[in-house]
Amino acid sequence: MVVLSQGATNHLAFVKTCKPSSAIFDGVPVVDLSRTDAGAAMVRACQEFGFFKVVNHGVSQEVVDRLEDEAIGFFGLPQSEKDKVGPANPFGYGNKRIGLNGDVGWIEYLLLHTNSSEDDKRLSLPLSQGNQEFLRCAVDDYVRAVKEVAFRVVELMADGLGIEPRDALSGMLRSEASDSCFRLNHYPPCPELQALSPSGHNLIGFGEHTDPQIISVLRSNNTSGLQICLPDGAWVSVPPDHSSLFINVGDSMQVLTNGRFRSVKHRVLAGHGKPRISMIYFGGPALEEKMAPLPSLLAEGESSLYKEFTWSEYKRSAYKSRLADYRLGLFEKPRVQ
Ligand SMILES: C=C1C[C@]23C[C@@]1(O)CC[C@H]2[C@@]12CC[C@H](O)[C@@](C)(C(=O)O1)[C@H]2[C@@H]3C(=O)O
Ligand SMILES: O=C(O)CCC(=O)C(=O)O
Ligand SMILES: [Fe+2]
Repeated sequence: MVVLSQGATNHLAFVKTCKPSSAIFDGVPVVDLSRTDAGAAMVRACQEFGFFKVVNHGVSQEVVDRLEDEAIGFFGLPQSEKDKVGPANPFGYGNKRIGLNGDVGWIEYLLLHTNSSEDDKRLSLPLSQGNQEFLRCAVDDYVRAVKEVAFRVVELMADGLGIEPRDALSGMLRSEASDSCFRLNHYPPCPELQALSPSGHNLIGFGEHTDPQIISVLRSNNTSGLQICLPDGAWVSVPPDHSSLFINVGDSMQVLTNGRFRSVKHRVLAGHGKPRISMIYFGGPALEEKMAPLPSLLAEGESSLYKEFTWSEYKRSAYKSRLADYRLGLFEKPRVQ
């Protein structure tokens, strides 16, 4: 990995680049939600990759398209307008800076809290101006729909793993207290990079990391860029598919399943080709939720691989870390030789 030379413009000088990886992953597991073996297929995918894509998910194309259009509208606003809802801390509009600990990427984004209470199911979007009301509604509708997919997915995972009760995982996401968030990412093309390196380096759009929550549900337009790290350490490109939803196993799911499911390391390369727009729901537990392997999953004599902690403790620690850090390391029990 190299840093672009000082010859590049200022805003490019601090974004890392990466050699192109030609490996396109044609083995992304596909789970058809309408099939009776969906749970078993998810379990296989989560044990092997921590990643799969879902078809027949039931989210209406109209809801997806409306959010994509509104997102394009928002990111197309003058910089001064977008800056009014930033800088992200961690919520709000962010531009090139990811998190609060020095990570950067070729990206602009809106990070939002999905704040659902009994009376007010609206997101606490930090937006107020006229056209941004439409964005708020589009996000609300999309999040409502994608949450249903997330609930179904974790219920099917519970079935596949033999977890009892079968709503042990979905209950965490359905809870009013669930600490979930939602993110719209925009990776613009980079004409300077294309001139400097027409078919060569990419910019790091979103550096390698795992998601801290239980699961993430990702949808993007038809632009490539997402890569996952396979169990052997190889980075591979995920072919874009704008009509499917991609599921990432997060760190919390790794803990809840005592390591049976592994959180997937992933990243986004950007700068070449068309702009990439992605929308991701991160389903997390309540702040006070104890993060420990689900009892019905543990075999006789099996003990937790992790120390005891709450989601609030994990989240606080995660948000102090850099993107690429191995966040679960601090919470693992020392291995007995
Ligand atoms: C560098 C960071 C950004 C992040 C918080 C963190 O300190 C480490 C985890 C990052 C991540 C990755 C998944 C999600 O995009 C995210 C919202 C999350 O919950 O954890 C981001 C955080 C962020 O962008 O603030
Ligand atoms: O934008 C994407 O496709 C993935 C971004 C991501 O991994 C994240 O926001 O956590
Ligand atoms: Fe992620």
